[in-house]
Amino acid sequence: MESITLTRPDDWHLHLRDGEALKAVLPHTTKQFARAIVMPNLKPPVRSVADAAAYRDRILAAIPAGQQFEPLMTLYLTDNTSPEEIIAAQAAQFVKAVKYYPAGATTNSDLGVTDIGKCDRVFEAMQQVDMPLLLHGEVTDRGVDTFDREKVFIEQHLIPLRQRFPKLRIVLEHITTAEAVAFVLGADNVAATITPQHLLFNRNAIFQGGIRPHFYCLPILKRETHRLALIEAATSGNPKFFLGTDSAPHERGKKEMSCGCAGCFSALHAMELYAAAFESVDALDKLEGFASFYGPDFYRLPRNSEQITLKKTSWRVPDEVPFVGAGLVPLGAGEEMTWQMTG
Ligand SMILES: NC(=O)N[C@@H](CC(=O)O)C(=O)O
Ligand SMILES: [Zn+2]
Ligand SMILES: [Zn+2]
Repeated sequence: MESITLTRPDDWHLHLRDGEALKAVLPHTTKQFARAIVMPNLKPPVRSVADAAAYRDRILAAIPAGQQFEPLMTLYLTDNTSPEEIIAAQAAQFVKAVKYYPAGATTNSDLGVTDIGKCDRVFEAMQQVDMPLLLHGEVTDRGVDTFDREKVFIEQHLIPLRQRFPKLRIVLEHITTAEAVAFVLGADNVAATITPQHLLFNRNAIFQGGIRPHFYCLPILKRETHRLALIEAATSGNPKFFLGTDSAPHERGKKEMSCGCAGCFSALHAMELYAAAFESVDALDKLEGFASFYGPDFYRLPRNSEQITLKKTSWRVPDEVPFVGAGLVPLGAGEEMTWQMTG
């Protein structure tokens, strides 16, 4: 195949940051995607409808001239989030989901939830108004191996949560394991996003010839069997699995240090990366459902009507793109890509 044309996709898990960083990364996303679910883990986090309205205005102001883009906002759940805030969020229309971070699990999660049992009144309200819950699904216990944190979260927290709130719509974000795939397949009202890095790389990528911080994200890359389970899920045509890049920009200096930040930046070439992953198992015909249909269907939003085209062209991922401070290293910097989005 020399080119593929798809309904314009959306990104159902994206970090846009704020201020100068927002201005630097947003144009990459607006080139590829019509909409994105915007993560609320700013400093301080987006905790209220008022915070989300203000952040949304800053995003809208940063959209490049001539581009169409709709930010879909989320609220950051804390121990103190009230059911009233959920009702207000539902009424506000532009808030599409509530995000659960276990306190300390990932970037800017310090104000996340310390005990999931504390949130039942909020989950009750969410179930009632049909507001989706987005999960960073990892436990934070020091005693649990980093590579097992998603699996243990499913066993200890997600299965009981599902039983307490069977109608609550849940997205298990950035899934990384065969166990997560199996859970999602077996649970009603649960979907999952899958990132390009978890489809393309296994954990060897972090250690190839030395330590490679630009492959470090959370949940961490897993072994090859898990990558294969994710590829199978993403390319299965099952609407429970859809695109969420988790593009998470951190300036080079904050990645390349003794205690570097977690996150891969993929907004630059997200669709090219997904096309490579789908092509690797001869499943390009399944890309449109994953990238453009199942996300809006889950969120009960209309599918996009415009189209994009990817052409078979060889190009090299730049070593760096402009950002705040010392620039930003894209996922797979320096590597050759075989697809390119042309419009
Ligand atoms: N995925 C990451 O490794 N990092 C994300 C946070 C997150 O999605 O967990 C970030 O905001 O940097
Ligand atoms: Zn996360
Ligand atoms: Zn994320």
